[in-house]
Amino acid sequence: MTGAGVVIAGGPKTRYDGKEFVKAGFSQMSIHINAKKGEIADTILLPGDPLRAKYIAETFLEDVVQFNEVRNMFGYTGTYKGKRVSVMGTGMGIPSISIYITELMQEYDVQKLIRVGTCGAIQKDVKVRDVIIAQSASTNSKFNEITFKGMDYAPTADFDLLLKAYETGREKGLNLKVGNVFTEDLFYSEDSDHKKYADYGVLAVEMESAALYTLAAKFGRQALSVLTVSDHILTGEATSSEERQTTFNDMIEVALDAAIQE
Ligand SMILES: O=P(O)(O)O[C@H]1O[C@H](CO)[C@@H](O)[C@H]1O
Ligand SMILES: O=c1cc[nH]c(=O)[nH]1
Repeated sequence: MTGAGVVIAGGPKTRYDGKEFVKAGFSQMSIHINAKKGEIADTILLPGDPLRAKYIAETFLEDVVQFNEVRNMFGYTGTYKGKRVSVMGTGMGIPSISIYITELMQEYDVQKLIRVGTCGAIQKDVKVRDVIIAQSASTNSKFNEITFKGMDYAPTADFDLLLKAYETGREKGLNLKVGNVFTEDLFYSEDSDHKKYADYGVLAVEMESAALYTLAAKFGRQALSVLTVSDHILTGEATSSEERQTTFNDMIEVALDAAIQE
């Protein structure tokens, strides 16, 4: 754990005391992220939950500096195996992740974006605790429809990142699945589209990857989603919080090891 070594970016370097980070009070470059240029690495991990970002920074990174606390969407930069990496929460759903990744790419020139999220399985042969690499992301969101004026678009992962993540996961002996995921707008829905998508081979549902892939393509950047199956929509099985931690660690290591490869 490197938590005791976390400092705030900008202003006086205030150490994290295990309870809270002191506000730095510097001028910000973008509306939702108050980091200065250069404080965010070229490569960033993006969990939905900002507390997962804090966990990743404290558990996996060294020499950590916090660069964002606006709206409690915590962001940190540190090193992993000697390479500079950032991690930041995105919030839940396409509207939230779209804001953060647009600012990360447009204002901070981030080049590699790897979502590390949870998902619900919709195929029998996908098990709780499996790690899924999202090769593509279908969606019922209007995001691509609006962007492409009613025409269709196939949001796709960066192949180079995908291959690195796949090889890393296989070397670690993980039960990896690679395929299409469904990025949905409604977590709670009376009339879900899951069966239709499952019939067409989609592995699991989550709420951000389609926008991540589309926006990364727009900016000419590399993007990938690595997801842990936290629950099974067909069987109702769900992971315990302890199990989640272990499988999250597998997913995070796959993402970090893929991210730092040249
Ligand atoms: O665990 P995260 O990364 O937040 O991802 C999944 O969990 C949230 C729903 O509970 C949505 O954001 C969904 O995509
Ligand atoms: O978006 C999500 C994430 C996990 N499980 C679900 O059912 N949906």
